[in-house]
Amino acid sequence: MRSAKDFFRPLAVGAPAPVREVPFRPSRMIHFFDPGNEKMAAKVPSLAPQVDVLLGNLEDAVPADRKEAARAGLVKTARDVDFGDTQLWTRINSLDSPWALDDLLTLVPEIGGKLDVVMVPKVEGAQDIHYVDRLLAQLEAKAGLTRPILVHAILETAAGVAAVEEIAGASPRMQGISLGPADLAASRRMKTTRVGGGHPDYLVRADPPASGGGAAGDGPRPTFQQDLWHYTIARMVDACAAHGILPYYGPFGDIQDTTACEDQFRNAFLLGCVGAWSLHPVQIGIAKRVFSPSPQDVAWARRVIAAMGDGTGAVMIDGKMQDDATYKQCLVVADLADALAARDPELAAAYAAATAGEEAR
Ligand SMILES: CC(=O)SCCNC(=O)CCNC(=O)[C@H](O)C(C)(C)COP(=O)(O)OP(=O)(O)OC[C@H]1O[C@@H](n2cnc3c(N)ncnc32)[C@H](O)[C@@H]1OP(=O)(O)O
Ligand SMILES: CC(=O)C(=O)O
Ligand SMILES: [Mg+2]
Repeated sequence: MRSAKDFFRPLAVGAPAPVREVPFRPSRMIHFFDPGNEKMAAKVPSLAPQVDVLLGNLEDAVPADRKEAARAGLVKTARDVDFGDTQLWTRINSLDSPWALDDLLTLVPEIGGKLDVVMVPKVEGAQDIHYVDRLLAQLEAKAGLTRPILVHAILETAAGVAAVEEIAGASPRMQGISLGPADLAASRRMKTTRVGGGHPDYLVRADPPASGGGAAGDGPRPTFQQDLWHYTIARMVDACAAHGILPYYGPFGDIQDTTACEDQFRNAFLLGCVGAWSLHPVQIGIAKRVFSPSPQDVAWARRVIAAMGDGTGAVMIDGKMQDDATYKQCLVVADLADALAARDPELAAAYAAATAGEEAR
């Protein structure tokens, strides 16, 4: 393990200085596209202003015989498209594949100046991040880059979940972690065949109604579906928050079930995630809606902050006690709203209108 004194030292002579804090840039949706798929790549210029992050995917979902085409397509897209404020990320192939090394050896010199984040799949421990960290530093130095490329890990192996805290803190490059429910299910030998979301058989059942003598009767016993992902998401959120990096829910594979997608995204948002992946254009609007706090919540948060003055003590607002802790929760909501409003004029107007309404009450 590196000494704390060396943690922020560049890992190659001439590499850019690592960031001391992960910059918070809105990333409500990480929109996946296959850069080797001409139809999808053609949509990137019109998608760029609609999404917070565009991700050129090189790993799973790209056929083995199209890996090189996808890599070349990403280089072309990065060069040709004006992304404005939208971030450009890539998901490289997994480190045990024959393509990962060439992915980095090609992308950093060719388009390193345009790449914000490299997503690394199937991360099993800090050693995987250390490998990518050193390699990126060498390549950045060689390419003369002045800004470090950040790293995002996918949590999709049982070993990775067991090591999530050390992964989150493995390098100052760590930007965030996404849940990868499909590979994680396989790695854990879960008996599911879906990409994220719930399962109707994962449930609890109410006790049997008591019969007259107190023994169990025969009446109906309602069941309640449980969340398969609660434990992992909560653990990932804690690891990320403890290390000052950002947690994300990953993909929701049932593209047509927009209702369940929205529910899954909202649970992740409430638990602390800042965004999710969009695999299809229909999921972009869902993520934008879910990962932006509602105007009502923002107006309320701003009201509490105003009433709390320096943030200490206790006050009553509409019958609810507010104190230092609720003040901090409200700051989370209000700060997020400010960051999103700076990028999204429609949202800024909705927040301003709701806040004016709350103040007029
Ligand atoms: C477990 C994991 O690793 S998840 C991450 C890996 N998976 C992915 O990245 C999948 C990305 N998404 C996709 O490949 C596609 O959306 C699919 C295969 C799921 C569905 O694709 P299609 O069957 O073409 O969907 P559909 O017909 O509804 O598409 C409508 C249009 O949107 C386009 N489109 C679909 N997905 C995307 C996308 N992610 N980005 C941009 N455009 C897209 C299609 O090309 C099509 O264009 P057209 O109207 O010009 O023909
Ligand atoms: C996200 C991902 O790669 C997975 O679920 O396997
Ligand atoms: Mg995966």
